[in-house]
Amino acid sequence: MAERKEKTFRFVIVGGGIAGVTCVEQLSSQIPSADVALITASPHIKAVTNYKQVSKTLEEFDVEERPSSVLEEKFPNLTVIHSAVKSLHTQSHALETTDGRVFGYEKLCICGGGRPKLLTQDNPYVLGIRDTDSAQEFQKRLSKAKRIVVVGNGGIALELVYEVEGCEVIWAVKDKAIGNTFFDAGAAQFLIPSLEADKPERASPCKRTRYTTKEPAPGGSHTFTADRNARRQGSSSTEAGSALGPDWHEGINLQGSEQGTRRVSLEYQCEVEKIFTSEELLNFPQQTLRPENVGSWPVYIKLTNGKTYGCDLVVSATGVVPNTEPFLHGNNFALADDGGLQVDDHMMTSEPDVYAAGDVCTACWEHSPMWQQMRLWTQARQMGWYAGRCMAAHVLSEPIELDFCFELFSHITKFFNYKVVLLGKFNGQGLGSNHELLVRCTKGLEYVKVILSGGRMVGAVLIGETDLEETFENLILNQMDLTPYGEELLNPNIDIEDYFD
Ligand SMILES: Cc1cc2nc3c(=O)[nH]c(=O)nc-3n(C[C@H](O)[C@H](O)[C@H](O)COP(=O)(O)OP(=O)(O)OC[C@H]3O[C@@H](n4cnc5c(N)ncnc54)[C@H](O)[C@@H]3O)c2cc1C
Ligand SMILES: NC(=O)c1ccc[n+]([C@@H]2O[C@H](COP(=O)([O-])OP(=O)(O)OC[C@H]3O[C@@H](n4cnc5c(N)ncnc54)[C@H](O)[C@@H]3O)[C@@H](O)[C@H]2O)c1
Repeated sequence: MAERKEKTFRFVIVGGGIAGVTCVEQLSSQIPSADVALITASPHIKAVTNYKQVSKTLEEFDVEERPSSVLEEKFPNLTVIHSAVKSLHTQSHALETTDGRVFGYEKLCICGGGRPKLLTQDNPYVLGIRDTDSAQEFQKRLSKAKRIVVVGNGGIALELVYEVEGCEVIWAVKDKAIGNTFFDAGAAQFLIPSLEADKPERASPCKRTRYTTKEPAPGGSHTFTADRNARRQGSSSTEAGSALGPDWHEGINLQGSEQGTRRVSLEYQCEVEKIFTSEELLNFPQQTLRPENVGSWPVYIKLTNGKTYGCDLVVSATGVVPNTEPFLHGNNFALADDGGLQVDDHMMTSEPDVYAAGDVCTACWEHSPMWQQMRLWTQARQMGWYAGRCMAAHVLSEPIELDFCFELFSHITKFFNYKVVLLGKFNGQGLGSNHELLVRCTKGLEYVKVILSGGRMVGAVLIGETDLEETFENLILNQMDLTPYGEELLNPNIDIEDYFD
């Protein structure tokens, strides 16, 4: 392998997603003379644009898919190799690509991302959404669909059930409330009415005339119905590549085959027992189908609550698994329980000179008490940036400390058209019973939850335009004893910013 090397680069980064590209940018700016190679399976790269540091740890940015030539023009010492890595030989510091070429490296950063953890791998009616290709395939199949089943209760499911129009959606969640990866049952209750409410107007026309709500069906189900008279028009992008991200659905027309109706039925506390075809259904005459399910659906899904639904498509929005396979054979990487490459506080894996960043890795250093890893854009960017700095510091023999961004977990996003800010241990993660909650909620306007431990703020969920994020971030970072303020902390008549100035 070593003697077949076409070229040896000082730095090689694998993956043209947000982690890989940020790592390349960081390295190329810090050591402009260094030979850097970016090996990526996707034809386009992801670029961070309009980056804005909102507060000490909160950040917002857009992400664009761009041709890799943009990056090469900016950094003359960068070579982009469009091929997938087939194997890695850490002993000889060499990588082989699927087109048979071998490249050497002095330092390597693996930023291969993740892939959907599908309910089943071999059923053509079960789809995951990860990149532009899979989103387009979903859009195509949805356009002919009358009913889909969405399984999962995280980011993708939350976005889909809100965005899909003109198609009945059955939403099966394992939990007692929606959105369990991002918030608690109280926040879920705050958001639920949005499923039955008017979606605000977008740049493209989307008019709704009338909405009706049905009461929850027995057996833990809830149905939300909406009628509308116009469909949203959208454009579709074309290239396949890395993970999608914020607002991915805005450029895509998520419209089913029935233009006038929208209905989301929630099935709580259930998992998938079995997925089968109409032919297989015939072999199960004992199968009890609700009347609306009888007919010729291409696929049927049986849930653990005993209900079986026929549908056109099942969306498996059940999380991601790190893309580690091509890198493992013959090497000795330590893997975390979630399958990610373990990295230390310098983003180094257990193999010498190999770093990793983004969805492919698992942060295994001793975390700050207010930080946890979630596979998100922001963390992919932060890890890629920090990995680049560590790689540069190591070759320059300079010291480097864990970056401040890993001090406090923070995430800004949007669900059901509400701004959502998550800070610290926003769900009381790892705190057991050793915490108390303060909640303020104004229906349709805002939901504010604060997590206190020993009288100090350790986390917060802010939904709506609360304007509290910076103050709460400071209170979490400075660990001020808030006991004297009691419930006044969330008194809407007190300008909390002035209070703590
Ligand atoms: C539908 C969807 C919506 C999302 N929405 C949000 C959101 O609103 N907010 C948020 O913070 N996060 C969101 N995320 C998560 C976010 O997109 C990811 O956490 C982030 O993009 C991960 O970046 P990454 O660079 O680690 O991996 P990826 O973006 O997956 O990039 C991996 C790169 O590695 C390349 N690659 C893989 N294997 C190889 C190989 N063997 N050889 C060469 N190249 C290889 C791929 O082609 C790709 O370029 C969303 C994810 C999805 C799927
Ligand atoms: N706005 C955002 O921040 C946003 C939006 C979309 C996606 N994302 C990110 O993209 C990635 C993929 O999104 P996702 O929604 O697939 O993952 P996720 O990790 O957010 O959620 C996965 C969900 O699937 C459930 N689940 C897992 N296995 C299951 C099973 N067998 N049966 C039923 N439910 C099961 C989990 O309980 C969880 O609710 C995640 O890293 C997510 O954080 C973020």
